Amino acid sequence: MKRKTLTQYLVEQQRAAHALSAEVRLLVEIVSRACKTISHAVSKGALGGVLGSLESENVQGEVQKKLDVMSNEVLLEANEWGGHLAAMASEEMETIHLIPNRYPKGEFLLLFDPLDGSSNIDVNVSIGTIFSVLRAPASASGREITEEDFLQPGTTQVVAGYAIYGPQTMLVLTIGQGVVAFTLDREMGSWILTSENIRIPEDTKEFSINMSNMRHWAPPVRKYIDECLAGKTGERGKDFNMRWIASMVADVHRLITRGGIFMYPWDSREPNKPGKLRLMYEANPMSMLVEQAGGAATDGNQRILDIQPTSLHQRVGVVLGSKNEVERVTRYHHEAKV
Ligand SMILES: O=P(O)(O)OC[C@H]1O[C@](O)(COP(=O)(O)O)[C@@H](O)[C@@H]1O
Ligand SMILES: [Mg+2]
Ligand SMILES: [Mg+2]
Repeated sequence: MKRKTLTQYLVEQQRAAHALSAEVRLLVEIVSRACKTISHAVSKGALGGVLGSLESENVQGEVQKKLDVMSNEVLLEANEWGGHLAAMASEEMETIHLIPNRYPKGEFLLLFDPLDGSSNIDVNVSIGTIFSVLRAPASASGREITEEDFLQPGTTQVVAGYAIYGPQTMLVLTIGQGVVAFTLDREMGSWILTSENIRIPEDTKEFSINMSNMRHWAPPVRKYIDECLAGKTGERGKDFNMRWIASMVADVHRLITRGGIFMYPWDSREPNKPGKLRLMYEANPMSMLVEQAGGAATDGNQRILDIQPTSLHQRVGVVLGSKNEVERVTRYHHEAKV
């Protein structure tokens, strides 16, 4: 089999009728190179002195792990001088990072969760990096980018992807033309295309949710999971399996590979927060990938990609994966309202 690298894939897309621009191609190459660097650091573990926590907290009040901060710096540095970026936003930074002297060339905005699944870093379980690219709005032309320029619904994303640092390091990507996956060939240092036209089965027998929060869930979520747990003799007439890795990247990668439903819904622990996961850095990129692979993604009530963000670090409930299951959960939410 002839091996195709990420660069070859991107060049092909650039030449194809739907034409990926040279600027976006360069941006994806730079981000993927940064992910390679993060992957190397992750794989060294204690030998590289990358495990453990720092004394700092991020803007969301979460204790930062060394790798959260290191990965953030790798992505910032990699993108500072290359590409056509105007600004970046990260889960780990309070406000946006402007690219100096970029105007008027900077046409794009990069968003990332530099290290997803922080609680799994020190226990050697799969973690990842999630990213997406937006176009700087035309109204920003001639002035400095502001936080408001990032507040665009997920439907406007130009690129979304993640790198997963697991038994293999992989890059899963969409440029709006379906979903493809690359595996890192460590000897060659190249991303090799290993899956094309990825499709998520519409039905599944596997759900993914943190069951320890059960007593805090809203009734529609409780109803859905109760029915799954009832198995063959219950309403659904089939047995379900459960998985919860607690790294969104790893849980989503599983359902992108073999189907499934992933949920981190609103719950009553902090009733004023719409959810735990972040719209801009986690939910939007993952929703674009899932939809591009034929799945669905809602916050329980509405399509995630249609949500108009009101703040950079906004949280959201997340229900995504196999289409028929996501539609069922969403229907239960709608029925509970009437
Ligand atoms: O520990 P919990 O509450 O089950 O939460 C797990 C979820 O939190 C996250 O780790 C949040 O992401 P970060 O590690 O980037 O903060 C998700 O990846 C995961 O799905
Ligand atoms: Mg995360
Ligand atoms: Mg993170």
